[in-house]
Amino acid sequence: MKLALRDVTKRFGTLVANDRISLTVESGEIHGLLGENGAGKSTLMNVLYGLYQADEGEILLDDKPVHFRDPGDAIAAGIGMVHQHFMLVPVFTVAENVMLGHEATGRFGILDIDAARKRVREISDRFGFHLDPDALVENLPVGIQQRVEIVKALSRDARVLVLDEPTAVLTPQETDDLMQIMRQLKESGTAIIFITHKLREIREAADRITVIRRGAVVGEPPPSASNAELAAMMVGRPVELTVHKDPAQPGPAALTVRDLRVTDDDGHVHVDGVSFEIRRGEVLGVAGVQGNGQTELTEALLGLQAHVEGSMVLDDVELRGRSVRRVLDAGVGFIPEDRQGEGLVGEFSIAENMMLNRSHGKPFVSLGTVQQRALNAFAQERLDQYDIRASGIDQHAAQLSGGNQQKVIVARELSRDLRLLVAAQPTRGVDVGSIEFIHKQIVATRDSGVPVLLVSTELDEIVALSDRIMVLYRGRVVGIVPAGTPRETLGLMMAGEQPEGSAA
Ligand SMILES: Nc1ncnc2c1ncn2[C@@H]1O[C@H](COP(=O)(O)OP(=O)(O)OP(=O)(O)O)[C@@H](O)[C@H]1O
Repeated sequence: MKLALRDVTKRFGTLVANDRISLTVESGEIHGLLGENGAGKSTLMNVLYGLYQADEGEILLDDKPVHFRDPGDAIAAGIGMVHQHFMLVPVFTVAENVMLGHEATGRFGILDIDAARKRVREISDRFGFHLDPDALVENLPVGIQQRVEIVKALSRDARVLVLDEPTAVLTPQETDDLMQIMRQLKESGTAIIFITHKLREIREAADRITVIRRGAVVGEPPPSASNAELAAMMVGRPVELTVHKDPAQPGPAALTVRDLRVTDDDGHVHVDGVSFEIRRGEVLGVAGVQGNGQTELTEALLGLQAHVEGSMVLDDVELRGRSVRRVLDAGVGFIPEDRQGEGLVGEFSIAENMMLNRSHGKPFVSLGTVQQRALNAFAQERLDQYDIRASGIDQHAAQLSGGNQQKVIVARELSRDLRLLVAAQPTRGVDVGSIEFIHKQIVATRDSGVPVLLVSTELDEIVALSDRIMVLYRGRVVGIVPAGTPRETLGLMMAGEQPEGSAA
């Protein structure tokens, strides 16, 4: 099977999101799609999947033009899509989720649960997915949920599989597993379109690469191209891939956390006796495999967790027991890992989102009225500075590409007067050019004397930005080690091994 997109153009009002894009992918091939935030990758895939109608251009399957009115048509023609935000129903089992939607496509393959179970087992065995058809989706780790999405697509005989930033939410181990799965799918004849911002992954997996910038194809580099070459082609200028920073000049301790314990409603302990301090002008990186208490730790600091014991003192102010509002008012900046849930209001404009998290909307609200001019000027400045690709400051946040949404949050939080910055996965889904910029801003925040708690599952990011590194494992501190600690040591610590001579 051969899929060709030919001269596809898609406009949103005056914005040309896809400008005569052509791309082909054949059976047994992985085609990497690279492009900066807002370049038009997801839009193109949504056209392919029948979610959007192209304004011009055509889609050809085995050289025959096809027309997809909706995803049902695309699925029936053998196109499968794994979205970054999974479309699974958490309270259903794996088999129930795989069955769901089959009725909509008019196929009669799996309309009873036993057939669905059987199909899950078949596909799972064939590709070594180790999926239990009867497991509840909500109990599965993210990497396994993604496999359910892949099985769902394969169960509908997908021959072209689109993976839109599949590794953004995966641990390094899960990423390796996914790469392996992609290779097996490729060998079995599936055609794969693979979108990622991680250049290493593209170079490792892709047989061919297409780079798009501002909606148009700018090149088809070979997978042997270097990271620097790919980055420059994506962004249109050379990109510094390493962070330059001076050694920290830490001041006195600003945040002191003692014996922090966080439990959920069911009594499970997620953070178990964690103690640390962060000095002014210092970045404390929190390393660990996702799910070892990092999320709960940051949420506890922000007042987003209900059952918290211990103390968290910021500049003599106890944060425990404070509402989120009062924590923000105390000068805590927060870049949450869940940007859509906690970072933005989708129906608000970019400018309105820029006003959030400020104490009484200051300085953009006075006497209960929004100072629209000042707000607009501020939002426009941030748009330019952070290179946020949008039609303007009035565009709704929900209409922004994922990476640009992330940039709005980072721009807003780093523009407030901060006494502490809590940054969780600050560059998730962000392109290499913007990572360079955000990293510089985090270092500048540190250098202005603000303590920074940086949580990231990207060890590269932790190593690049941190002055000290705290490793969490099963909710406990394995050790707090200096920057420059070898990665192998960090890796062992992330698996729970105590380093020699570490001090908390
Ligand atoms: N429904 C929509 N209405 C208006 N504009 C939209 C809509 N969907 C996308 N856009 C715009 O189209 C452009 C391309 O967005 P798209 O999501 O395709 O980018 P992307 O390459 O996938 O970016 P990222 O790497 O950040 O995910 C962006 O400027 C975005 O704001």
